[in-house]
Amino acid sequence: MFKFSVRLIKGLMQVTAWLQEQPVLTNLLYRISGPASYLPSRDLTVTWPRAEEHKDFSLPNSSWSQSMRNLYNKYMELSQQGSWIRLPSYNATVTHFTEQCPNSAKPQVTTRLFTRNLDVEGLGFEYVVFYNQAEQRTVCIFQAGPYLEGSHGLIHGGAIATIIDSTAGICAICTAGKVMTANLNINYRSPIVLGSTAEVQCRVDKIEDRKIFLSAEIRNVDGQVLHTEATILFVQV
Ligand SMILES: CCCCCCCCCCCCCC(=O)SCCNC(=O)CCNC(=O)[C@H](O)C(C)(C)COP(=O)(O)OP(=O)(O)OC[C@H]1O[C@@H](n2cnc3c(N)ncnc32)[C@H](O)[C@@H]1OP(=O)(O)O
Repeated sequence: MFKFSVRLIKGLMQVTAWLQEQPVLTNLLYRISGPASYLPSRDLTVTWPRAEEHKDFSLPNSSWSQSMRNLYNKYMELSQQGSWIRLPSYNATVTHFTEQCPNSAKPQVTTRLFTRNLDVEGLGFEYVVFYNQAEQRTVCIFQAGPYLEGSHGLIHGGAIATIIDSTAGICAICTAGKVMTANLNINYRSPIVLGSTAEVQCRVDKIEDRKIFLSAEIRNVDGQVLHTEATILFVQV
């Protein structure tokens, strides 16, 4: 009798766990009683690998296509003439701002910058940003890996929004210091194929008190195809 009861309880627990994973039921539960009962009861285990604080992720790696390298070389040549500078890119946001700090003042880095959160090269965002101070412009050379898929074989619109927000954010930070995105307005004009190289061009249009207005475009490597247009508002904080 005791064994039977134990088996019955175990069985019921398994059925409950299985039911919780069924989309129809979770959807129904969510509608009836809100998110708490919709969430799975099992705890999620999160590990926190330390960020690689000093690796510059904007340097070429073996996943970069030839067209990515060609664009990179073009802007590196322009950098040598003095108009553009290549910005280093770390996988923790805080590292960008504590590079010059003595080690004792550095916080322990356990978080990751969203665009640099994968440990394998080429799967997610591969990019490098150049800044032109005189013209208040940034250019981001961007290759989208297979983990950024939205529609089949194409980049997800959210990934496109992310790379625009980042390119514009860096432009606004370099121009005006600490800022937050207040508004991001995007027109998706033509899809971007996974694995292709694209160029994000961003410029400051005007600054009014604490507000920095920027516009951005994403085009293919030869500039003939317009993929995306955006306007972005950052507010100094
Ligand atoms: C070298 C570089 C290194 C880079 C490191 C890697 C980083 C990568 C970069 C990644 C980058 C990623 C970055 C991210 O992802 S940032 C993450 C996403 N953004 C947020 O979470 C921001 C949330 N919002 C806020 O915190 C506040 O609302 C902010 C700070 C934006 C303004 O609140 P605050 O209390 O401070 O200001 P205020 O309300 O007095 O308004 C001030 C003025 O602004 C106007 N206004 C405000 N909102 C809007 C709006 N939506 N449309 C139009 N206008 C708006 C407002 O009318 C007023 O204008 P006026 O009446 O004075 O004329």
